[in-house]
Amino acid sequence: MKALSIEEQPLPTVAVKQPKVDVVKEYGQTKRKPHVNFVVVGHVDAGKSTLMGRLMVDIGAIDERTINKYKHDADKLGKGSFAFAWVLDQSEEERERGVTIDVATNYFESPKVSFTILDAPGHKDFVPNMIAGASEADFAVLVIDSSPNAFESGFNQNGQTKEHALLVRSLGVQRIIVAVNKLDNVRWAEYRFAEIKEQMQAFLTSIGFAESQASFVPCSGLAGDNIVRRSTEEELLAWYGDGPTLLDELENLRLVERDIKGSLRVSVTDVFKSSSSSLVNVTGRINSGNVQSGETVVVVPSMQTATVKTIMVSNDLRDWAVAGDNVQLGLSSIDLVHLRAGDVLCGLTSAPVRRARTFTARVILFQLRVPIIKGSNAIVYRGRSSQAVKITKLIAVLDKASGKVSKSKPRHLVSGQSAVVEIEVEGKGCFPLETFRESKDLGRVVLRQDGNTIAAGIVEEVGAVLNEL
Ligand SMILES: Nc1nc2c(ncn2[C@@H]2O[C@H](COP(=O)(O)OP(=O)(O)OP(=O)(O)O)[C@@H](O)[C@H]2O)c(=O)[nH]1
Repeated sequence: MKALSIEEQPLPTVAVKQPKVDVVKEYGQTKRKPHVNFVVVGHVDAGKSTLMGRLMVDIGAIDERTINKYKHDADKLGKGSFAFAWVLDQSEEERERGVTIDVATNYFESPKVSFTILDAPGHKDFVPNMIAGASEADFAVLVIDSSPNAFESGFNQNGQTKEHALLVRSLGVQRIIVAVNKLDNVRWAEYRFAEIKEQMQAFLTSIGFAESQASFVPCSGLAGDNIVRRSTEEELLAWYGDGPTLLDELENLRLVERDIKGSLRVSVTDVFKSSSSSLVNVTGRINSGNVQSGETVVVVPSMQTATVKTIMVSNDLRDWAVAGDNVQLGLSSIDLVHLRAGDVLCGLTSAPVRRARTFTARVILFQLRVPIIKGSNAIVYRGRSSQAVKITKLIAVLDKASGKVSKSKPRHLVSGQSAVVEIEVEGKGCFPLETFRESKDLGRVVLRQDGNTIAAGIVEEVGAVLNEL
């Protein structure tokens, strides 16, 4: 039988026997460590990969032998200083080019918390990957190169420091740790740390990070000072004393409350078939609700159902998992073609996430080359899904301070404005979307045009959805 296209798929009305573990109760009785995801952002070459590689090594998530092998391989290629970055930059292409391409995920635990690092690339072309990483993050580590002129070139108009900070804030990240890195290059000078902190703090406050939600750590990823191990450098100790290390700051975060009783939503980050079984594997993050093995889920937008056969959380096989967990689910009764990164898996006990064709969003406009007018084209990103769209209505310009309408139906929108716009997906496309009120994870979007990020914001209304058309 010919498979139905997405447009033809009806909503599922399958009557299935669902398993009945009381996951919420069981979760309450376990003593699992809280789990958080964080994204690592910053200008190209700020030292993101080196810093995170160092963190993983010093915390013991990677053994000495592995890092010695990386050092040896890196030395052979004449790139000795890249050894720590190689812990994260795994693909051959990344190693040869010395840059990070995809979002690398790495897992480690401290005595109090377990973490997943999303290491986002700093190059301009790779912003979509960064968006994907940031949309799964609970908080961000912004890495800054404090070497002479390096902070300034990352902070200016063409640098990525501001764009990344603005993006992560727009994607809902409320807490940021600024790693003032490579301070070994300026002999741990207090004035350098202070001037970077002052400028960054002012900028972060202006884009909506509360002062109490931003912290600053003077460090060197390469030398390993103030990452896990407290620095012993005299010049630094003289003014920083036993101030917190990066790991101290990571552990001190107030954890994000997750709705483990709500409707099941799993944002799919990757899909693959394993050679050893007939299951289709998906990796992703549970945004809300919980899932247990034996349960039937529905894939949006293909609206195909599948049975959850296996659940892996941090390499352990589990009977269930809850919101906040990064999972690998082994699915049966579904073909690989009905799943892709960016999809959302939902439960059958409540309505699935909608398949949006149009929506209105409240956005902040970034640096625009040309004003936005009715009919402007763009690409919208939500997590890992992206769609070609048209901006069909300019509804209002908002006053940035009060959020009130300062002008209705403007003829065009310019850089820096805050506005409400209506957006329509091009062609016959649709994508899983919720309003921000319904889901902080699935209700945030980023708009790009010709490789530049032009706007980011929150979804206010989901208009036409596929089944209503
Ligand atoms: N002096 C000094 N050099 C560093 C430090 N951290 C990184 N570096 C060097 O800076 C260069 C870039 O480091 P990476 O870790 O690859 O930077 P990145 O931000 O991950 O780079 P992209 O992923 O390409 O954006 C390498 O030569 C590192 O050895 C540091 O703390 N001190």
